[in-house]
Amino acid sequence: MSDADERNSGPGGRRPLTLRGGSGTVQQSFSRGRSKSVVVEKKRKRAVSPKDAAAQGAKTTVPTAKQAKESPLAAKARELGLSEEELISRQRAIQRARAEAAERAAERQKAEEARSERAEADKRKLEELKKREAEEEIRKEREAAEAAAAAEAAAAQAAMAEDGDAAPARKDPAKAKDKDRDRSDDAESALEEMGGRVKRKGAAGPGRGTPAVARQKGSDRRRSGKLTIQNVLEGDEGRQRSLASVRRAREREKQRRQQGGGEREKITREVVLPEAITVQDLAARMAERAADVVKYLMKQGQMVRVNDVLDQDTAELIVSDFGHVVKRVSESDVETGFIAEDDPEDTKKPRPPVVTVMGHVDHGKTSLLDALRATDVVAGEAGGITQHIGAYQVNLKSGEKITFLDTPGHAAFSAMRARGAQATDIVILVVAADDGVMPQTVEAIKHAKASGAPIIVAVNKMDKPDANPNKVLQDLLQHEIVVEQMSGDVQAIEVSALKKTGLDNLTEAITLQAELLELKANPDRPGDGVVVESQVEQGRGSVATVLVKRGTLKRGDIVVAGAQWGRVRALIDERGQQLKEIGPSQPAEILGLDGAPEPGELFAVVENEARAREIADYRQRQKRQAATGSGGGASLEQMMARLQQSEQQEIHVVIKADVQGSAEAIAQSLEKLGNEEVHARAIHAAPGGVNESDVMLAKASKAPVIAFNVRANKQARELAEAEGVEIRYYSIIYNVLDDIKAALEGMLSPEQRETFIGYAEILEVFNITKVGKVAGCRVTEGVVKRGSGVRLLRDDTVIHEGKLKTLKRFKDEVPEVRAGTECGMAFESYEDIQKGDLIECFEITEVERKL
Ligand SMILES: Nc1nc2c(ncn2[C@@H]2O[C@H](COP(=O)(O)OP(=O)(O)OP(=O)(O)O)[C@@H](O)[C@H]2O)c(=O)[nH]1
Repeated sequence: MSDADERNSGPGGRRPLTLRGGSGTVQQSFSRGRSKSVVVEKKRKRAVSPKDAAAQGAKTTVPTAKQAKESPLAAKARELGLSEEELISRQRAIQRARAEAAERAAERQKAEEARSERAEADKRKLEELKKREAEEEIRKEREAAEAAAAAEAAAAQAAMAEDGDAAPARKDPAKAKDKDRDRSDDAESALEEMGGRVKRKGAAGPGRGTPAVARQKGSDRRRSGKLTIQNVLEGDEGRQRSLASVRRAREREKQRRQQGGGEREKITREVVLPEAITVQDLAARMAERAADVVKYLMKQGQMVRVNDVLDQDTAELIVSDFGHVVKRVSESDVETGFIAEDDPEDTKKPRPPVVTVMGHVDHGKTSLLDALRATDVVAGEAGGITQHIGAYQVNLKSGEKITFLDTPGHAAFSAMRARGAQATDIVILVVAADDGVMPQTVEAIKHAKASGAPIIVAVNKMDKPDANPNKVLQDLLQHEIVVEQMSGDVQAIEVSALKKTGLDNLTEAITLQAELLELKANPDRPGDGVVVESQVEQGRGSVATVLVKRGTLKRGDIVVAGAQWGRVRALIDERGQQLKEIGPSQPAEILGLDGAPEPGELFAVVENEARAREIADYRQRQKRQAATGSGGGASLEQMMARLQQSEQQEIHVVIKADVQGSAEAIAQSLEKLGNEEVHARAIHAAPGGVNESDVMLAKASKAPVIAFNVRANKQARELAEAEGVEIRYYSIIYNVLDDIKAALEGMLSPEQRETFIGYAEILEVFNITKVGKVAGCRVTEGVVKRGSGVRLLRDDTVIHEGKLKTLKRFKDEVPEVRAGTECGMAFESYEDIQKGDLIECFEITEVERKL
């Protein structure tokens, strides 16, 4: 303090103290922001010290009494640059602070004393405790010794007297453990008695007791409760377990409890097993640790990782060995309930009929469909350009509706039927009045009859002068189509698609037929139906035209269509109008699927994305399996076995085309290319550009990618380059077929053709040492060549076929011997030759085969 003052007073005498600057901020004794008061304290000291007062008195006796009374304070105030009142209040504050500090110090002192007393008491108690424990220990040892002795006596093994000593010694470790536990328990209770905090969780070790000891030892330390190395070392000698040892003990106890508890509370679960499951998934389903499953399999000699897939049998074994119950499910179970059961009759409401137009080429199917489209009474109002989406609905004047499937030709019809989609209710058979029943008309009749859909005959081109409807009806009789005019039940309507006549009669006939069929569906349920057409369009993604058969399909619904799924982003009709929902028999384009489903595949609304993904994944797997023709089992062994079994060789190709139709057409044509030895198979045929997944599929199947009127995107191109997958671009279907055909021909094993070159007769047989039997022959016909194939004929029967070892003229090896010349011949590893045998000589030539 004085130092500070001296520093404050400059060399040139005392400067008045100011509040600014560091002069008064002596913080050692009055910390926490009371620095200013320290400056003032010095002045106050001077003022109150008797010595100073005397000096001051001596100095100030000269002035008046009033001055003398005022001067000390006033002078100081002046010196400090403060008013007298300020100085007084400051001095008071200082006094107060001092008093408080003194009080706090006293309190601290008291607290310290109390603490040390407590620590002392703790120590005493612990010592008592120790003493008790020591006694207990001695007692136990004594007891153990007695017990051992008793046991010995009972066994009457006096000779083994040393065992009596050894017994307690043997028991020691166990006992020591018990002792430790007892000791720690005792310590805990004692501490609790003392109001100490004892954590009961796990095995409480003596380490918990140390804080008490530490407190007693380091009474001057504020953090004496903390366990330090020193504390532990200096602490109670009898309880020197390290923190780590306590932790270990606790961990052991925890494990013991877990294991014991686990066994006791073993819950048997019903584990659902699909056809294939990963180790991790299996462990999760059993609520076991994956590591345990891996360990189990290791013991069985199988090295697996958690992500490895197990088959159902292996998984079942594991599940039962782990004590759970197996419930096998087939993968196809995911599809259960995908297409819901039939609705109760009372929920169904009438729905418009779905009509397909079929007939011979150029009989006017397209023209008729266009003409019917034009009859729509609301089409004009709505405006918009109609687009081909594969299906459209016509609103009749009567208010009724008819849905037409705009995919003329029975190929599309049968393709749909082949996929189990009976979308058509009524078939319109178009027959040109001037042409009559033609081969494709007959085919169409067969398809229609097979589907069970009633037929309505539309006798078209009635405007033509040479139209002869009666002939048409007569011809139809031969194919068991008996029209109403001939007392049958099939309606026949005369129309002209060109002149648009008879169309009303036709639509009327359709509605009449529909009424007879009593077409009904429940509109108040999630929608399902059939995919009519699909393709991937630039900028729109995959677009599928669907026809709802039951329920209502809304925008935002999650649908699964074939192996594709997605949330319906938009519903668009053929006039390009956005719809919010579509009901039974209503077609619309849907956007939002993750791929193009195949025409004829069923679609349905599912409750959530997870379910949609599950079904779609399953179906994609199925497709892939069907495409690769494997019944599962991808191991090398199984593959080799398959290869050995099958003599047929296959070329796999991945086909991507601009539209589904082309993809299918190429795929079908390819399949027709092969023969019994080689053939080609499209493992994937879909519309859309070539993407990475196509390349990967091609890579996996060692197949080239055929890109028909489509291109590969950049990533796919790069991947194909990196993986060595060939992408072939085509725009003419015949070129695709030619190339594949050439490749197949290349795979055909060349034909081996045999050409006879000569005969030789054996005149004599010589037995030559080291060489064996040699035939002395004369070439009777053609030429005999070394290295060519030979047959040995005896009485016109082939008794051996092989090669010549030697061909000699006198003593020289010669390449060939001509007719009329004698020579020596020996067979390769064949000796049974006789005089009079004939040797036939031939050459094999390989000829490339064609398909
Ligand atoms: N005169 C006359 N010609 C018609 C009529 N209907 C269609 N045509 C003509 O017949 C030809 C074939 O008609 P499309 O509608 O293309 O026949 P299609 O059955 O769809 O033919 P494909 O699609 O090749 O199977 C066209 O030139 C039409 O103009 C009709 O009612 N009267």
